[in-house]
Amino acid sequence: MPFVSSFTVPLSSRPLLRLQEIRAIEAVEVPLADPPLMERAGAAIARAVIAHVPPGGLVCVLCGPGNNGGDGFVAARRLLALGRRAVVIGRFDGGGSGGEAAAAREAFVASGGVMLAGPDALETPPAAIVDALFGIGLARPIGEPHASWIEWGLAQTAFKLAVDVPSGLDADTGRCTGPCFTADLTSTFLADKPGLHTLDGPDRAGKVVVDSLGIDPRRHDLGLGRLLGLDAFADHLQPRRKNTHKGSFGHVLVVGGAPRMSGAAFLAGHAALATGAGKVTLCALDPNILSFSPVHPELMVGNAIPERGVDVLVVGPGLGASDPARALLARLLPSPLPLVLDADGLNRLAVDAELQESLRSRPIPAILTPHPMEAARLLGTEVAAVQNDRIAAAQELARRYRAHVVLKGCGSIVADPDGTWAINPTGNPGMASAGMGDVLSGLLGSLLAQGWPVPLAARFGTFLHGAAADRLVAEGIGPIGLRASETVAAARQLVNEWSERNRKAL
Ligand SMILES: NC(=O)C1=CN([C@@H]2O[C@H](COP(=O)(O)OP(=O)(O)OC[C@H]3O[C@@H](n4cnc5c(N)ncnc54)[C@H](O)[C@@H]3O)[C@@H](O)[C@H]2O)[C@@H](O)CC1
Ligand SMILES: Nc1ncnc2c1ncn2[C@@H]1O[C@H](COP(=O)(O)OP(=O)(O)O)[C@@H](O)[C@H]1O
Ligand SMILES: [K+]
Repeated sequence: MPFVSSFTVPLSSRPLLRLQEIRAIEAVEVPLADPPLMERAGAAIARAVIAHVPPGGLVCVLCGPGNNGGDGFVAARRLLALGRRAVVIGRFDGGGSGGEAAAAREAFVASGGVMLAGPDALETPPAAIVDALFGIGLARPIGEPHASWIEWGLAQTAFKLAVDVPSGLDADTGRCTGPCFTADLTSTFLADKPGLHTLDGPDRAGKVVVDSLGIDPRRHDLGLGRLLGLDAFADHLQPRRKNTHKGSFGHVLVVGGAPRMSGAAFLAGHAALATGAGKVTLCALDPNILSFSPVHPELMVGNAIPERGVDVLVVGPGLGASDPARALLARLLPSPLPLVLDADGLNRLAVDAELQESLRSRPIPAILTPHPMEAARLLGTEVAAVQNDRIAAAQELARRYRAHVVLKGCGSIVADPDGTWAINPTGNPGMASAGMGDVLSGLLGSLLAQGWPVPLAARFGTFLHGAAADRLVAEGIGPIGLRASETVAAARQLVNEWSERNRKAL
Protein backbone atom coordinates (compact mmCIF):
# COMPACT_ATOMS: atom_id res chain seq x y z
CA MET A 1 0.00 0.00 0.00
CA PRO A 2 1.36 3.50 -0.74
CA PHE A 3 2.21 5.53 2.35
CA VAL A 4 -0.63 8.04 1.79
CA SER A 5 -2.61 7.73 -1.43
CA SER A 6 -4.58 10.97 -1.22
CA PHE A 7 -5.07 13.82 1.16
CA THR A 8 -8.03 13.40 3.46
CA VAL A 9 -8.49 15.19 6.71
CA PRO A 10 -10.49 13.79 9.63
CA LEU A 11 -13.74 15.74 9.58
CA SER A 12 -15.48 14.71 12.80
CA SER A 13 -14.20 14.74 16.33
CA ARG A 14 -15.24 11.81 18.49
CA PRO A 15 -14.96 10.60 22.07
CA LEU A 16 -11.98 8.48 23.07
CA LEU A 17 -12.74 6.22 26.00
CA ARG A 18 -10.20 4.70 28.32
CA LEU A 19 -10.54 1.13 29.57
CA GLN A 20 -12.48 1.94 32.72
CA GLU A 21 -14.95 4.04 30.76
CA ILE A 22 -15.53 1.22 28.26
CA ARG A 23 -15.92 -1.26 31.12
CA ALA A 24 -18.52 1.03 32.72
CA ILE A 25 -20.57 1.00 29.50
CA GLU A 26 -20.26 -2.79 29.23
CA ALA A 27 -21.43 -3.20 32.82
CA VAL A 28 -24.66 -1.38 32.00
CA GLU A 29 -25.29 -2.57 28.46
CA VAL A 30 -24.20 -6.24 28.39
CA PRO A 31 -27.04 -7.44 30.67
CA LEU A 32 -29.63 -5.43 28.71
CA ALA A 33 -28.55 -6.08 25.14
CA ASP A 34 -30.71 -8.26 22.94
CA PRO A 35 -29.24 -9.45 20.64
CA PRO A 36 -26.15 -9.73 22.83
CA LEU A 37 -23.25 -7.35 22.18
CA MET A 38 -20.97 -10.24 21.21
CA GLU A 39 -23.42 -11.24 18.43
CA ARG A 40 -23.46 -7.66 17.21
CA ALA A 41 -19.66 -7.41 17.34
CA GLY A 42 -19.24 -10.69 15.44
CA ALA A 43 -21.75 -9.55 12.84
CA ALA A 44 -19.84 -6.28 12.38
CA ILE A 45 -16.61 -8.22 11.82
CA ALA A 46 -18.30 -10.54 9.32
CA ARG A 47 -19.64 -7.53 7.42
CA ALA A 48 -16.19 -5.92 7.33
CA VAL A 49 -14.64 -9.13 6.01
CA ILE A 50 -17.26 -9.46 3.30
CA ALA A 51 -16.66 -5.85 2.24
CA HIS A 52 -12.92 -6.50 1.80
CA VAL A 53 -12.52 -10.13 0.76
CA PRO A 54 -13.86 -11.61 -2.49
CA PRO A 55 -16.04 -14.74 -2.18
CA GLY A 56 -14.01 -17.96 -2.29
CA GLY A 57 -11.10 -16.53 -0.29
CA LEU A 58 -10.28 -18.35 2.94
CA VAL A 59 -10.83 -16.31 6.10
CA CYS A 60 -8.64 -17.39 9.01
CA VAL A 61 -9.84 -16.18 12.40
CA LEU A 62 -7.31 -16.24 15.25
CA CYS A 63 -9.32 -16.66 18.45
CA GLY A 64 -8.06 -16.00 21.98
CA PRO A 65 -9.36 -17.13 25.35
CA GLY A 66 -11.60 -14.17 26.26
CA ASN A 67 -14.48 -12.21 24.81
CA ASN A 68 -12.32 -10.88 21.99
CA GLY A 69 -12.01 -14.50 20.89
CA GLY A 70 -15.77 -14.81 21.40
CA ASP A 71 -16.32 -12.03 18.86
CA GLY A 72 -14.09 -13.98 16.48
CA PHE A 73 -16.12 -17.20 16.85
CA VAL A 74 -19.36 -15.34 16.17
CA ALA A 75 -17.81 -13.74 13.08
CA ALA A 76 -16.56 -17.12 11.80
CA ARG A 77 -19.95 -18.76 12.37
CA ARG A 78 -21.71 -15.97 10.53
CA LEU A 79 -19.28 -16.07 7.62
CA LEU A 80 -19.91 -19.80 7.23
CA ALA A 81 -23.66 -19.20 7.33
CA LEU A 82 -23.24 -16.67 4.52
CA GLY A 83 -21.46 -19.23 2.37
CA ARG A 84 -17.93 -17.94 3.00
CA ARG A 85 -14.89 -20.11 3.69
CA ALA A 86 -13.76 -19.58 7.27
CA VAL A 87 -11.68 -21.51 9.82
CA VAL A 88 -10.68 -20.67 13.36
CA ILE A 89 -7.24 -21.10 14.82
CA GLY A 90 -7.57 -21.50 18.56
CA ARG A 91 -6.21 -23.55 21.40
CA PHE A 92 -8.10 -23.83 24.64
CA ASP A 93 -6.09 -26.36 26.61
CA GLY A 94 -6.72 -24.38 29.78
CA GLY A 95 -10.38 -24.10 28.84
CA GLY A 96 -10.39 -20.37 28.08
CA SER A 97 -12.80 -18.18 29.95
CA GLY A 98 -16.30 -19.53 30.24
CA GLY A 99 -19.55 -17.66 29.72
CA GLU A 100 -20.38 -15.96 26.49
CA ALA A 101 -17.07 -16.65 24.78
CA ALA A 102 -17.29 -20.39 25.47
CA ALA A 103 -20.88 -20.40 24.22
CA ALA A 104 -19.79 -18.65 21.02
CA ARG A 105 -17.08 -21.30 20.53
CA GLU A 106 -19.55 -24.12 21.04
CA ALA A 107 -22.03 -22.53 18.64
CA PHE A 108 -19.31 -22.27 16.00
CA VAL A 109 -18.33 -25.92 16.37
CA ALA A 110 -21.99 -27.00 16.48
CA SER A 111 -22.60 -25.21 13.18
CA GLY A 112 -19.91 -27.35 11.54
CA GLY A 113 -17.05 -24.91 12.00
CA VAL A 114 -13.47 -26.21 11.91
CA MET A 115 -11.03 -25.24 14.62
CA LEU A 116 -7.31 -25.79 13.96
CA ALA A 117 -4.56 -25.91 16.58
CA GLY A 118 -2.19 -23.69 14.61
CA PRO A 119 -1.54 -22.10 11.21
CA ASP A 120 0.55 -25.11 10.07
CA ALA A 121 -2.70 -27.03 9.73
CA LEU A 122 -4.04 -24.64 7.06
CA GLU A 123 -4.27 -26.22 3.62
CA THR A 124 -4.36 -22.98 1.62
CA PRO A 125 -2.97 -19.54 2.36
CA PRO A 126 -5.69 -17.26 3.72
CA ALA A 127 -7.15 -14.31 1.86
CA ALA A 128 -7.91 -12.62 5.17
CA ILE A 129 -6.72 -12.93 8.76
CA VAL A 130 -8.99 -11.79 11.56
CA ASP A 131 -7.15 -11.04 14.78
CA ALA A 132 -9.51 -11.92 17.64
CA LEU A 133 -6.80 -12.95 20.10
CA PHE A 134 -6.90 -10.16 22.69
CA GLY A 135 -8.75 -6.90 22.99
CA ILE A 136 -9.11 -4.55 25.91
CA GLY A 137 -8.54 -7.44 28.32
CA LEU A 138 -4.84 -7.76 27.43
CA ALA A 139 -3.13 -8.07 30.79
CA ARG A 140 0.49 -8.93 30.01
CA PRO A 141 2.83 -9.44 27.03
CA ILE A 142 1.53 -12.10 24.66
CA GLY A 143 3.22 -15.51 24.98
CA GLU A 144 2.97 -18.85 23.14
CA PRO A 145 1.22 -20.07 21.12
CA HIS A 146 -0.37 -16.70 20.35
CA ALA A 147 2.93 -14.88 19.77
CA SER A 148 3.89 -17.32 16.98
CA TRP A 149 0.45 -17.00 15.41
CA ILE A 150 0.88 -13.24 15.30
CA GLU A 151 4.31 -13.62 13.75
CA TRP A 152 2.86 -16.00 11.16
CA GLY A 153 -0.01 -13.61 10.46
CA LEU A 154 2.29 -10.67 9.90
CA ALA A 155 4.25 -12.65 7.31
CA GLN A 156 1.09 -13.28 5.21
CA THR A 157 0.02 -11.03 2.35
CA ALA A 158 -3.64 -11.47 3.39
CA PHE A 159 -5.98 -8.61 4.30
CA LYS A 160 -5.67 -8.14 8.06
CA LEU A 161 -8.48 -7.10 10.31
CA ALA A 162 -8.18 -6.51 14.06
CA VAL A 163 -11.17 -7.07 16.33
CA ASP A 164 -11.57 -4.09 18.70
CA VAL A 165 -7.80 -3.55 19.16
CA PRO A 166 -4.77 -5.13 17.45
CA SER A 167 -3.68 -7.88 19.83
CA GLY A 168 -0.70 -6.80 21.89
CA LEU A 169 -1.53 -3.08 21.71
CA ASP A 170 -2.56 -1.42 24.96
CA ALA A 171 -5.92 0.20 24.20
CA ASP A 172 -5.30 3.02 26.68
CA THR A 173 -1.75 4.00 25.86
CA GLY A 174 -0.96 2.77 22.34
CA ARG A 175 2.01 0.86 23.67
CA CYS A 176 2.99 -2.57 22.31
CA THR A 177 3.63 -4.67 25.35
CA GLY A 178 5.38 -7.42 23.35
CA PRO A 179 4.37 -9.20 20.12
CA CYS A 180 1.69 -7.15 18.41
CA PHE A 181 -0.62 -7.64 15.43
CA THR A 182 -0.55 -5.10 12.60
CA ALA A 183 -3.89 -4.57 10.87
CA ASP A 184 -5.07 -2.93 7.68
CA LEU A 185 -8.36 -2.21 9.42
CA THR A 186 -9.41 -2.21 13.06
CA SER A 187 -13.09 -2.48 13.81
CA THR A 188 -13.46 -1.12 17.33
CA PHE A 189 -16.56 -1.44 19.46
CA LEU A 190 -18.79 0.76 21.61
CA ALA A 191 -16.46 3.78 21.25
CA ASP A 192 -13.03 4.70 19.93
CA LYS A 193 -9.96 4.04 22.10
CA PRO A 194 -6.98 6.39 22.62
CA GLY A 195 -4.39 3.67 22.14
CA LEU A 196 -5.40 3.32 18.50
CA HIS A 197 -4.32 6.91 17.81
CA THR A 198 -1.08 7.61 19.62
CA LEU A 199 2.43 6.12 19.96
CA ASP A 200 2.40 2.70 18.22
CA GLY A 201 -1.38 2.73 17.65
CA PRO A 202 -1.43 4.38 14.21
CA ASP A 203 1.23 1.95 12.91
CA ARG A 204 -0.64 -1.08 14.27
CA ALA A 205 -4.32 -0.30 13.81
CA GLY A 206 -4.46 0.80 10.15
CA LYS A 207 -7.79 2.42 9.37
CA VAL A 208 -10.00 2.60 12.46
CA VAL A 209 -13.75 2.12 12.12
CA VAL A 210 -15.94 2.60 15.19
CA ASP A 211 -19.07 0.49 15.61
CA SER A 212 -21.26 1.53 18.53
CA LEU A 213 -22.98 -1.90 18.44
CA GLY A 214 -26.29 -0.04 18.49
CA ILE A 215 -25.59 1.53 21.88
CA ASP A 216 -26.44 5.21 22.04
CA PRO A 217 -23.28 6.81 23.44
CA ARG A 218 -25.28 9.66 24.93
CA ARG A 219 -26.61 7.25 27.56
CA HIS A 220 -23.11 7.18 29.06
CA ASP A 221 -20.38 9.38 30.46
CA LEU A 222 -18.15 10.02 27.49
CA GLY A 223 -15.16 11.04 29.57
CA LEU A 224 -12.68 13.82 29.03
CA GLY A 225 -10.93 12.69 25.85
CA ARG A 226 -11.62 13.42 22.18
CA LEU A 227 -10.07 12.60 18.83
CA LEU A 228 -9.79 15.90 16.96
CA GLY A 229 -11.67 16.52 13.72
CA LEU A 230 -12.13 19.60 11.58
CA ASP A 231 -15.68 20.13 12.84
CA ALA A 232 -14.32 21.20 16.24
CA PHE A 233 -12.91 24.35 14.69
CA ALA A 234 -15.70 25.41 12.36
CA ASP A 235 -16.87 28.34 14.49
CA HIS A 236 -13.45 29.95 14.36
CA LEU A 237 -12.49 29.06 10.81
CA GLN A 238 -14.35 31.87 9.14
CA PRO A 239 -13.50 34.01 6.12
CA ARG A 240 -12.31 37.49 6.99
CA ARG A 241 -14.61 40.43 6.95
CA LYS A 242 -13.68 43.00 4.31
CA ASN A 243 -13.48 45.86 6.77
CA THR A 244 -10.35 44.84 8.67
CA HIS A 245 -6.79 46.09 9.09
CA LYS A 246 -3.53 44.58 10.31
CA GLY A 247 -4.35 45.58 13.86
CA SER A 248 -7.34 43.25 13.69
CA PHE A 249 -5.13 40.17 13.60
CA GLY A 250 -2.69 40.78 16.38
CA HIS A 251 1.03 41.28 16.83
CA VAL A 252 3.14 38.22 17.65
CA LEU A 253 6.52 38.59 19.33
CA VAL A 254 8.86 35.61 18.85
CA VAL A 255 11.64 35.51 21.43
CA GLY A 256 14.61 33.19 20.82
CA GLY A 257 17.24 33.05 18.09
CA ALA A 258 20.48 32.75 20.04
CA PRO A 259 23.73 32.63 18.01
CA ARG A 260 23.62 29.72 15.50
CA MET A 261 19.95 29.13 16.27
CA SER A 262 18.29 32.14 14.68
CA GLY A 263 16.68 29.89 12.05
CA ALA A 264 14.32 28.55 14.71
CA ALA A 265 12.99 32.03 15.43
CA PHE A 266 12.66 32.80 11.71
CA LEU A 267 10.69 29.59 11.16
CA ALA A 268 8.27 30.46 13.97
CA GLY A 269 7.92 34.00 12.62
CA HIS A 270 7.29 32.81 9.05
CA ALA A 271 4.65 30.38 10.29
CA ALA A 272 2.87 33.13 12.24
CA LEU A 273 2.82 35.49 9.26
CA ALA A 274 1.67 32.84 6.81
CA THR A 275 -1.32 31.85 8.87
CA GLY A 276 -2.69 35.29 9.42
CA ALA A 277 -0.98 37.17 12.25
CA GLY A 278 -1.22 40.90 11.49
CA LYS A 279 2.35 41.69 12.52
CA VAL A 280 5.32 39.61 13.65
CA THR A 281 8.44 40.81 15.44
CA LEU A 282 11.48 38.67 16.25
CA CYS A 283 13.49 39.48 19.32
CA ALA A 284 16.70 37.49 18.89
CA LEU A 285 19.53 36.94 21.33
CA ASP A 286 22.05 36.74 18.49
CA PRO A 287 23.60 40.23 18.30
CA ASN A 288 24.66 39.56 14.71
CA ILE A 289 21.25 38.55 13.43
CA LEU A 290 20.26 40.10 10.10
CA SER A 291 18.01 43.07 10.71
CA PHE A 292 15.57 41.69 8.16
CA SER A 293 14.83 38.36 6.53
CA PRO A 294 15.59 38.47 2.80
CA VAL A 295 13.05 35.66 2.35
CA HIS A 296 10.34 37.37 4.39
CA PRO A 297 11.13 41.07 4.69
CA GLU A 298 7.73 41.55 6.35
CA LEU A 299 9.25 40.29 9.60
CA MET A 300 10.53 42.94 12.00
CA VAL A 301 13.82 41.71 13.46
CA GLY A 302 15.88 43.06 16.33
CA ASN A 303 17.51 42.34 19.68
CA ALA A 304 15.06 44.21 21.87
CA ILE A 305 11.61 43.52 23.21
CA PRO A 306 9.20 46.18 21.92
CA GLU A 307 7.93 48.42 24.69
CA ARG A 308 4.32 48.17 23.61
CA GLY A 309 1.94 46.94 20.94
CA VAL A 310 2.59 43.19 21.29
CA ASP A 311 -0.44 40.89 21.71
CA VAL A 312 1.09 37.41 22.00
CA LEU A 313 4.42 35.96 23.07
CA VAL A 314 6.13 32.92 21.52
CA VAL A 315 9.14 32.20 23.66
CA GLY A 316 11.71 29.48 23.13
CA PRO A 317 12.58 28.79 19.48
CA GLY A 318 16.39 28.79 19.47
CA LEU A 319 16.48 30.58 22.84
CA GLY A 320 19.44 28.61 24.20
CA ALA A 321 20.38 28.10 27.82
CA SER A 322 22.37 31.27 28.51
CA ASP A 323 21.90 33.67 31.43
CA PRO A 324 20.36 36.32 29.15
CA ALA A 325 17.88 33.66 28.02
CA ARG A 326 16.95 33.00 31.64
CA ALA A 327 16.58 36.74 32.24
CA LEU A 328 14.20 37.01 29.29
CA LEU A 329 12.11 34.16 30.64
CA ALA A 330 11.96 35.74 34.09
CA ARG A 331 10.77 38.97 32.50
CA LEU A 332 8.23 37.49 30.10
CA LEU A 333 6.61 34.64 32.03
CA PRO A 334 4.65 36.93 34.38
CA SER A 335 3.34 38.96 31.40
CA PRO A 336 -0.47 39.08 31.13
CA LEU A 337 -0.24 38.33 27.40
CA PRO A 338 -1.09 34.90 25.91
CA LEU A 339 2.11 32.85 25.77
CA VAL A 340 3.49 29.87 23.86
CA LEU A 341 6.54 28.33 25.53
CA ASP A 342 8.66 25.86 23.58
CA ALA A 343 12.05 24.20 23.28
CA ASP A 344 14.83 25.82 25.33
CA GLY A 345 12.21 27.81 27.21
CA LEU A 346 10.85 24.50 28.51
CA ASN A 347 14.27 23.10 29.34
CA ARG A 348 15.09 26.12 31.45
CA LEU A 349 11.69 26.03 33.09
CA ALA A 350 12.27 22.41 34.10
CA VAL A 351 15.16 23.33 36.40
CA ASP A 352 13.98 26.65 37.81
CA ALA A 353 11.38 26.70 40.59
CA GLU A 354 10.99 30.48 40.41
CA LEU A 355 10.12 30.37 36.70
CA GLN A 356 7.72 27.51 37.37
CA GLU A 357 5.89 29.55 39.95
CA SER A 358 5.52 32.54 37.67
CA LEU A 359 4.20 30.25 34.93
CA ARG A 360 1.60 28.76 37.26
CA SER A 361 0.51 32.20 38.43
CA ARG A 362 -0.17 33.64 34.98
CA PRO A 363 -3.66 35.08 34.54
CA ILE A 364 -3.94 33.32 31.15
CA PRO A 365 -2.52 29.78 31.21
CA ALA A 366 0.29 29.35 28.69
CA ILE A 367 0.58 26.73 25.95
CA LEU A 368 3.60 24.45 26.49
CA THR A 369 4.73 22.31 23.55
CA PRO A 370 7.17 19.68 24.85
CA HIS A 371 8.39 16.73 22.85
CA PRO A 372 8.74 13.59 24.99
CA MET A 373 12.29 14.44 26.14
CA GLU A 374 11.27 17.94 27.19
CA ALA A 375 8.20 16.50 28.89
CA ALA A 376 10.40 14.05 30.81
CA ARG A 377 12.59 16.91 32.03
CA LEU A 378 9.54 18.90 33.09
CA LEU A 379 8.20 15.92 35.03
CA GLY A 380 11.57 14.90 36.44
CA THR A 381 11.32 11.47 34.85
CA GLU A 382 12.54 9.39 31.90
CA VAL A 383 11.29 9.53 28.31
CA ALA A 384 10.11 5.91 28.62
CA ALA A 385 7.88 6.86 31.54
CA VAL A 386 6.30 9.65 29.48
CA GLN A 387 5.75 7.37 26.49
CA ASN A 388 4.34 4.58 28.69
CA ASP A 389 1.22 6.69 29.12
CA ARG A 390 1.32 9.85 27.04
CA ILE A 391 -2.14 10.96 28.07
CA ALA A 392 -1.37 10.68 31.77
CA ALA A 393 1.94 12.50 31.25
CA ALA A 394 0.29 15.36 29.36
CA GLN A 395 -2.46 15.61 31.99
CA GLU A 396 0.10 15.68 34.79
CA LEU A 397 2.09 18.43 33.04
CA ALA A 398 -1.07 20.47 32.48
CA ARG A 399 -2.03 20.11 36.12
CA ARG A 400 1.41 20.69 37.56
CA TYR A 401 2.20 23.76 35.44
CA ARG A 402 -1.38 25.01 35.14
CA ALA A 403 -0.96 25.21 31.38
CA HIS A 404 -2.31 23.81 28.15
CA VAL A 405 0.12 21.15 27.00
CA VAL A 406 0.84 19.77 23.54
CA LEU A 407 2.84 16.59 24.07
CA LYS A 408 4.28 16.14 20.59
CA GLY A 409 5.03 13.00 18.59
CA CYS A 410 2.95 10.44 16.72
CA GLY A 411 -0.59 11.22 17.90
CA SER A 412 0.16 14.45 19.77
CA ILE A 413 -1.77 14.80 23.02
CA VAL A 414 -3.31 18.12 23.99
CA ALA A 415 -4.19 18.41 27.68
CA ASP A 416 -5.77 21.25 29.65
CA PRO A 417 -5.34 22.19 33.30
CA ASP A 418 -8.91 20.98 34.03
CA GLY A 419 -8.06 17.41 32.94
CA THR A 420 -9.66 17.43 29.48
CA TRP A 421 -7.50 16.04 26.69
CA ALA A 422 -7.48 15.30 22.98
CA ILE A 423 -5.43 13.31 20.49
CA ASN A 424 -4.49 14.82 17.16
CA PRO A 425 -4.94 12.40 14.25
CA THR A 426 -3.05 14.41 11.62
CA GLY A 427 0.66 14.32 10.86
CA ASN A 428 3.19 11.82 9.56
CA PRO A 429 6.79 10.75 10.06
CA GLY A 430 7.96 13.38 7.57
CA MET A 431 7.53 15.72 10.51
CA ALA A 432 10.31 14.02 12.40
CA SER A 433 12.77 16.63 11.15
CA ALA A 434 14.42 19.69 12.58
CA GLY A 435 12.43 22.88 12.85
CA MET A 436 8.94 21.36 12.87
CA GLY A 437 8.45 22.32 16.51
CA ASP A 438 9.37 25.91 15.71
CA VAL A 439 6.74 26.04 12.99
CA LEU A 440 4.15 24.68 15.43
CA SER A 441 5.02 27.40 17.96
CA GLY A 442 4.56 30.07 15.30
CA LEU A 443 1.20 28.66 14.24
CA LEU A 444 -0.01 28.62 17.84
CA GLY A 445 1.11 32.22 18.38
CA SER A 446 -0.66 33.26 15.19
CA LEU A 447 -3.97 31.71 16.27
CA LEU A 448 -3.76 33.31 19.70
CA ALA A 449 -3.07 36.69 18.08
CA GLN A 450 -6.22 36.26 15.98
CA GLY A 451 -8.32 35.70 19.05
CA TRP A 452 -8.67 31.92 19.21
CA PRO A 453 -9.41 30.76 22.76
CA VAL A 454 -6.28 29.19 24.24
CA PRO A 455 -7.47 25.52 24.46
CA LEU A 456 -8.84 25.67 20.92
CA ALA A 457 -5.69 27.33 19.58
CA ALA A 458 -3.60 24.51 21.11
CA ARG A 459 -5.80 21.95 19.36
CA PHE A 460 -6.18 23.67 16.00
CA GLY A 461 -2.52 24.64 15.66
CA THR A 462 -1.53 21.02 16.21
CA PHE A 463 -4.23 19.71 13.84
CA LEU A 464 -3.37 22.25 11.13
CA HIS A 465 0.36 21.57 11.27
CA GLY A 466 -0.13 17.81 10.88
CA ALA A 467 -2.69 18.29 8.11
CA ALA A 468 -0.27 20.56 6.24
CA ALA A 469 2.40 17.85 6.38
CA ASP A 470 -0.18 15.24 5.29
CA ARG A 471 -1.16 17.31 2.28
CA LEU A 472 2.48 17.66 1.23
CA VAL A 473 3.01 13.91 1.49
CA ALA A 474 -0.11 13.29 -0.57
CA GLU A 475 1.42 15.56 -3.22
CA GLY A 476 4.62 13.54 -3.22
CA ILE A 477 6.61 15.99 -1.10
CA GLY A 478 7.88 13.70 1.65
CA PRO A 479 7.63 12.03 4.03
CA ILE A 480 11.34 11.51 3.42
CA GLY A 481 13.00 14.87 3.14
CA LEU A 482 9.99 16.96 4.12
CA ARG A 483 11.27 20.29 5.45
CA ALA A 484 9.66 22.29 8.23
CA SER A 485 9.54 25.46 6.14
CA GLU A 486 7.51 23.61 3.48
CA THR A 487 4.72 22.97 5.97
CA VAL A 488 4.26 26.74 6.40
CA ALA A 489 2.90 27.39 2.92
CA ALA A 490 0.74 24.25 3.09
CA ALA A 491 -0.74 25.43 6.38
CA ARG A 492 -1.58 28.77 4.78
CA GLN A 493 -3.36 27.02 1.92
CA LEU A 494 -5.41 24.87 4.28
CA VAL A 495 -6.50 27.74 6.54
CA ASN A 496 -7.73 29.63 3.50
CA GLU A 497 -9.47 26.62 1.99
CA TRP A 498 -11.21 25.65 5.21
CA SER A 499 -12.32 29.21 5.94
CA GLU A 500 -13.65 29.61 2.42
CA ARG A 501 -15.53 26.32 2.69
CA ASN A 502 -17.29 27.63 5.78
CA ARG A 503 -18.35 30.78 3.91
CA LYS A 504 -20.07 28.58 1.33
CA ALA A 505 -21.79 26.68 4.09
CA LEU A 506 -23.27 29.85 5.57
N1 LIG B 1 -17.91 -7.62 27.58
C1 LIG B 1 -18.66 -7.65 26.50
O1 LIG B 1 -19.73 -8.04 26.52
C2 LIG B 1 -18.14 -7.19 25.21
C3 LIG B 1 -16.85 -7.50 24.87
N2 LIG B 1 -16.39 -7.31 23.62
C4 LIG B 1 -15.13 -7.89 23.22
O2 LIG B 1 -14.46 -8.45 24.32
C5 LIG B 1 -13.16 -7.91 24.46
C6 LIG B 1 -12.80 -7.85 25.89
O3 LIG B 1 -12.96 -9.15 26.39
P1 LIG B 1 -12.22 -9.69 27.68
O4 LIG B 1 -12.42 -8.77 28.79
O5 LIG B 1 -12.63 -11.09 27.83
O6 LIG B 1 -10.69 -9.56 27.28
P2 LIG B 1 -9.84 -10.22 26.10
O7 LIG B 1 -10.61 -11.15 25.27
O8 LIG B 1 -9.16 -9.10 25.43
O9 LIG B 1 -8.72 -11.01 26.88
C7 LIG B 1 -8.93 -11.47 28.17
C8 LIG B 1 -8.56 -12.91 28.34
O10 LIG B 1 -7.24 -13.13 27.95
C9 LIG B 1 -6.43 -13.46 29.09
N3 LIG B 1 -5.19 -12.75 28.85
C10 LIG B 1 -4.96 -11.43 28.92
N4 LIG B 1 -3.72 -11.15 28.51
C11 LIG B 1 -3.17 -12.33 28.14
C12 LIG B 1 -1.92 -12.71 27.62
N5 LIG B 1 -1.00 -11.79 27.34
N6 LIG B 1 -1.68 -14.00 27.35
C13 LIG B 1 -2.63 -14.93 27.60
N7 LIG B 1 -3.84 -14.64 28.09
C14 LIG B 1 -4.10 -13.36 28.36
C15 LIG B 1 -7.23 -13.05 30.27
O11 LIG B 1 -6.87 -13.80 31.39
C16 LIG B 1 -8.65 -13.33 29.77
O12 LIG B 1 -8.94 -14.67 29.79
C17 LIG B 1 -13.23 -6.59 23.78
O13 LIG B 1 -11.96 -6.17 23.35
C18 LIG B 1 -14.18 -6.89 22.65
O14 LIG B 1 -13.52 -7.50 21.57
C19 LIG B 1 -17.29 -6.89 22.56
O15 LIG B 1 -17.84 -8.04 22.07
C20 LIG B 1 -18.34 -5.95 23.10
C21 LIG B 1 -19.06 -6.50 24.28
N1 LIG C 1 6.11 10.46 13.41
C1 LIG C 1 5.39 11.58 13.57
N2 LIG C 1 4.07 11.57 13.35
C2 LIG C 1 3.35 12.69 13.52
N3 LIG C 1 3.86 13.88 13.92
C3 LIG C 1 5.16 13.94 14.17
C4 LIG C 1 6.00 12.80 14.02
N4 LIG C 1 7.25 13.17 14.35
C5 LIG C 1 7.22 14.47 14.68
N5 LIG C 1 5.96 14.95 14.58
C6 LIG C 1 5.53 16.33 14.89
O1 LIG C 1 6.52 17.25 14.40
C7 LIG C 1 6.82 18.23 15.37
C8 LIG C 1 8.26 18.07 15.82
O2 LIG C 1 8.57 18.94 16.87
P1 LIG C 1 9.97 18.92 17.63
O3 LIG C 1 10.30 17.52 18.01
O4 LIG C 1 9.90 19.95 18.67
O5 LIG C 1 10.96 19.35 16.48
P2 LIG C 1 12.12 20.45 16.48
O6 LIG C 1 12.60 20.61 17.88
O7 LIG C 1 13.17 19.87 15.59
O8 LIG C 1 11.51 21.67 15.92
C9 LIG C 1 5.80 18.05 16.49
O9 LIG C 1 4.65 18.81 16.27
C10 LIG C 1 5.49 16.56 16.39
O10 LIG C 1 4.24 16.23 16.92
K1 LIG D 1 -7.76 -8.22 18.69
